[in-house]
Amino acid sequence: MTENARTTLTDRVEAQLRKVRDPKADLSVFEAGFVENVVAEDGEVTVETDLTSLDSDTSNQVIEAMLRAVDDVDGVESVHVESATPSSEDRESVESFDHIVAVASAKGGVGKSTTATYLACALAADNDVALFDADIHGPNVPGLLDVSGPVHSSDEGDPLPIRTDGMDVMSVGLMEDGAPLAWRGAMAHDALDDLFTNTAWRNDDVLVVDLPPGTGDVVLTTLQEVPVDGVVVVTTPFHASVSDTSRTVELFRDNDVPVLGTVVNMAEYVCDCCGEPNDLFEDDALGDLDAPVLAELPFTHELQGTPAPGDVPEAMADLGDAVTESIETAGEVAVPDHAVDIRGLSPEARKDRVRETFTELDSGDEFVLVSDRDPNPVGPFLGRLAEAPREAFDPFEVRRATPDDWVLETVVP
Ligand SMILES: Nc1ncnc2c1ncn2[C@@H]1O[C@H](COP(=O)(O)OP(=O)(O)OP(=O)(O)O)[C@@H](O)[C@H]1O
Repeated sequence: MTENARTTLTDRVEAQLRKVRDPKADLSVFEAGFVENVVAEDGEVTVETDLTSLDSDTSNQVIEAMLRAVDDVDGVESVHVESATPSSEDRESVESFDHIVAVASAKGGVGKSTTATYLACALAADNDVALFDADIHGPNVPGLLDVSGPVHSSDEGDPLPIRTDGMDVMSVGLMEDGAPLAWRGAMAHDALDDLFTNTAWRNDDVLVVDLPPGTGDVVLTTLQEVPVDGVVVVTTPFHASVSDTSRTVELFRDNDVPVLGTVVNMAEYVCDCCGEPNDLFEDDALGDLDAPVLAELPFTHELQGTPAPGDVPEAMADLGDAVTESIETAGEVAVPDHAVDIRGLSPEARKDRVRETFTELDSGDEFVLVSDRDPNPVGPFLGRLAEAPREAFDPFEVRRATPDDWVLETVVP
């Protein structure tokens, strides 16, 4: 066969393949990035694909459609679809996200996974969003989004998320088939940590994390290991749920985890027959919440469906806007005018700046320091400057205002 005839066969095969669509998005298999290469020689065609972002049913569907399309091409004697294993090189790690928002709850069953999934889909309207389901006790995200495994690994052995409408999703639930016991007991945290740290993401604007319910070790260590912008805590308006939520909010703050706000779920029920809204719980216990209410969501069948990235009911779109606004303001540290700001300075310049300001102050004056590192070690230095033991500084309060900013407030002894 001549070179020209070979090129023509490749062209004809590619033209037919272009008619095969991604069943989950209105894209050709080329636009969806499923076709890596087409080799057509002497009537034998090999289509090299990367279908790792698809669940197995969808992937089989696409392969079948490709085989049928190429089989019909004039001059094709045999056709073969091969899967290429992608590299993690063009993927991102968890540190690459601009923002990480975790969704937590004091107890199970209040709608945490529903909120996390719809929130990720709401944020996906304007951002490149990924969703990580860390709920080892009830990984519901795959069911909510109607995605399934198996999870493939890259050439480097890193787990590759499942992709749905441009959003990457990884869940302990997608891994369960292979290793159900790994998610229980002492091994759970290590296994979760591995998955969290090694997943090779394609998205890099916002990562939404669905945490396990409660404030156990897995929750706290996960929140401390990655620079989360903050946690959204989901509650129902029932007084016991609200008081558990208040304690959870307090615990997060005590552990330097910023709280963006709360979502009050199942706040009311709108009657299907008359359209009348009814409160589901009689007590108005929200006054006990020491955190802004980002959204009050109704109990509605609409929120029991399968959300699509970028296309959510209005109440969830509003929640997405409230979370975006909260992330932006959480990044701003409220610094009093007289504070010493040593962020971004060299170690020597940091010391000089602290010394200059501190030695100007008198006993009883307030000293406020803003730093991009934990300022606790500054204590002994201040002690030397004040010629007083560190214990003489009362109060000596350090808080992590954002993942990258700490504020120290103390008084000169
Ligand atoms: N606002 C709502 N309207 C209607 N149904 C809801 C709403 N929120 C949650 N649900 C339903 O309540 C059930 C529990 O929700 P979900 O799984 O999100 O809770 P959860 O807090 O994540 O629970 P767990 O921690 O046990 O996994 C689901 O069947 C969900 O569809």
